[in-house]
Amino acid sequence: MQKIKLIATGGTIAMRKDSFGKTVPAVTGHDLLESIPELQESAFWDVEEFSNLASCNFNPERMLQLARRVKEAFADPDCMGIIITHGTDTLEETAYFLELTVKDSRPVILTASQRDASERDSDGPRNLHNSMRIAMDPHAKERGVLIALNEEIHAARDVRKLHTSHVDAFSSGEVGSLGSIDHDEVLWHRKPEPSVKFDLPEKLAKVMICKGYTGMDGRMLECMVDAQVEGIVIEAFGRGNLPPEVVPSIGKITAENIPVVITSRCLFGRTAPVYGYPGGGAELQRRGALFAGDLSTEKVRLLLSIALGQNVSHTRLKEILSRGGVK
Ligand SMILES: NC(=O)C[C@H](N)C(=O)O
Repeated sequence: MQKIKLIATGGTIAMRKDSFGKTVPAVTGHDLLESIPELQESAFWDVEEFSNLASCNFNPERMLQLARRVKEAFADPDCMGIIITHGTDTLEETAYFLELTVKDSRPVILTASQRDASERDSDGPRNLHNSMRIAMDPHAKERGVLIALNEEIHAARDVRKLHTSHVDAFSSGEVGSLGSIDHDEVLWHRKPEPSVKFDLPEKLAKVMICKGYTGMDGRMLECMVDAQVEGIVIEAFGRGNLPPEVVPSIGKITAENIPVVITSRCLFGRTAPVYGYPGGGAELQRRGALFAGDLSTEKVRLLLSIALGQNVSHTRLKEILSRGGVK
């Protein structure tokens, strides 16, 4: 029998309703497996109870611990693949952290559910079962870190949670999913662009996010500098534009060698310094801001946190971001 590692971290997939009808952590990784006899019969499972937390508790340090556990699990040549159960709220962040730091070609699959384990039609068991099918599929290798929910397989770089409660909450937007599950068959549509890879960091840099809004000025950014920030991601408008009042602060901050990276509050499309009016992307670029293509704000923040923690040069960082983190 093939060996699969299951790392349980928590999320709604591991929750039940309490006596007040509120959803709280209650189910272990072992419980999850035991609830689906077909899983136990199909593979040899090595289960690790990493945590039982809602995913709002995940931070980059915890993601790093998880990345270390993944590396250790892959030291076992018999391990076919790793399935990680996780909350959906921040799943795309943990998946992308692993995407940037796991170098093994074997599949790492993150799965979750939108309906807790006390719901009669919870999506958890099906998502876990599908993840096992992916882990056992010989074609799952070399596709980066995968997200499996709602019969779909997504790439860590591209996926976003778009709906707060529906089971089809995740989407890869314009580029689409990597594959799907049809009954017990795994169907692959494409291979993802490979991501830039980093060694497991010893240190993570403090990177903060600021969202652009009408009437904004630079005070929030300057507060971040006072809080010893090492990098800032600004989720700007459209192609990467901001109110002109923000521009002087961007110049001041980049002059202190603190990278400022522009992303977009639009869900799809790339940022680019195409507008030359005050506050336009071209002016932000002249003041030293970098652009990160179509990579989401949260993912740029993680990439920056890892890269700056390893003293990646400004030139290299600019190059990595200009390719949206693609190798
Ligand atoms: N569906 C979920 O898993 C959401 C939950 N609040 C979490 O992220 O932990």
